[in-house]
Amino acid sequence: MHSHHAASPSAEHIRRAPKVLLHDHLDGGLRPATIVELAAAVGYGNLPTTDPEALGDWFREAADSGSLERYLETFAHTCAVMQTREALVRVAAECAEDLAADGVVYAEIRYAPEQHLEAGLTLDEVVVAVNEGFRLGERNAAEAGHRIKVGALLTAMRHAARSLEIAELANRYRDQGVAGFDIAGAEAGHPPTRHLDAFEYLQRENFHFTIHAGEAFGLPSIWEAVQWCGADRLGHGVRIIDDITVKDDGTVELGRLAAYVRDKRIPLEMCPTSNLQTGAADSYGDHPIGLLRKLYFRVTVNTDNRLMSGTSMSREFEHLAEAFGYGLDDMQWFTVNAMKSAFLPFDERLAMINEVIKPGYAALRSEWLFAQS
Ligand SMILES: O=c1[nH]cnc2c1ncn2[C@H]1C[C@H](O)[C@@H](CO)O1
Ligand SMILES: [Zn+2]
Repeated sequence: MHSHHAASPSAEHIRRAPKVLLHDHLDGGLRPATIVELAAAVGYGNLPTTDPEALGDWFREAADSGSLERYLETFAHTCAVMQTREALVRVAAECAEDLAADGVVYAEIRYAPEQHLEAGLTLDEVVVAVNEGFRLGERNAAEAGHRIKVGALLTAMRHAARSLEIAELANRYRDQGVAGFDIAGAEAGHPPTRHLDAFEYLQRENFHFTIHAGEAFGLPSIWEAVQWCGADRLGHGVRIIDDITVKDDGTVELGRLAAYVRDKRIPLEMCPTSNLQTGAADSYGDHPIGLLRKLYFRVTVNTDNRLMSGTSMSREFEHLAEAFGYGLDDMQWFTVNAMKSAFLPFDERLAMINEVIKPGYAALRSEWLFAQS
């Protein structure tokens, strides 16, 4: 029925298309200029440079290391300036505003409350401040003509031992802006089952969680996240490709785990640029997202860390459109996948799909149709 897949969408179309973001770290998305200002305000003197543009370049280059462990070192600087209530409100508000300006209509933003206690805030105060910032950012964005809805995901650091406490914190704020729970940090040596008590607690509470798995470590991590921990979604999950065989004649064979992940429609929060930086993939064209999309896994497109990866939702889609020839129909498919996978009540997801996402793409497509005549 649709016959407009011939040309790639323009950067402008990509930016204006409604997008849904499920995997984005609050402490990985600060504006460089904000980092410089906050550092001056709190007397943090360890920034590699105080020139905002050079600082943005520094983060991108430092994160471009080929290893997740080195990638994660850069977060020391962002977390250092996110220790006060004012800083957290501001960073969260700017996050919502920046995403909205990029055409994101729904986002779940994650951060680890335990990393923001150095100046004396309590875990609860951190959550309240970030939520306040998101509400402020939503209002500012709406005034600027961009509507966005933002939920928080509370992350526990997988090398630490506070996951049950953070899971309880997330559950406590589930009706006040917190959409779910996550674990992040260095994957090798810190398997998801280390935090089984936190995941079992959340399951008993009928709450939602995603797990970073299959990024820097392979199938066992994904298997544990899904079959031991009961993850609703997988953060990255790129290594699921290791359980998929493409034979010489082009036929594809799924192993038991890959088949399970696809059959159960377990969402994969894929972050292509981040994966190139940490060495999980070699190029956009080689990124497993191409094959996984073809095989109809529940794939979603995400930014991970806009600062460290120098990216945005629009840029991720631009790279993918270039590498795989995706058009607006593909973008809509990824976006509907993401909305279906959001930690939001079913009726609200459905309304977002039917009242915001599909009409948004339809409007862009019809525009394109007339522009071509
Ligand atoms: O892609 C990632 N994999 C594992 N951990 C990550 C990734 N991106 C950010 N983090 C860590 C560093 C942050 O300080 C923390 C909470 O957002 O999560
Ligand atoms: Zn991540």
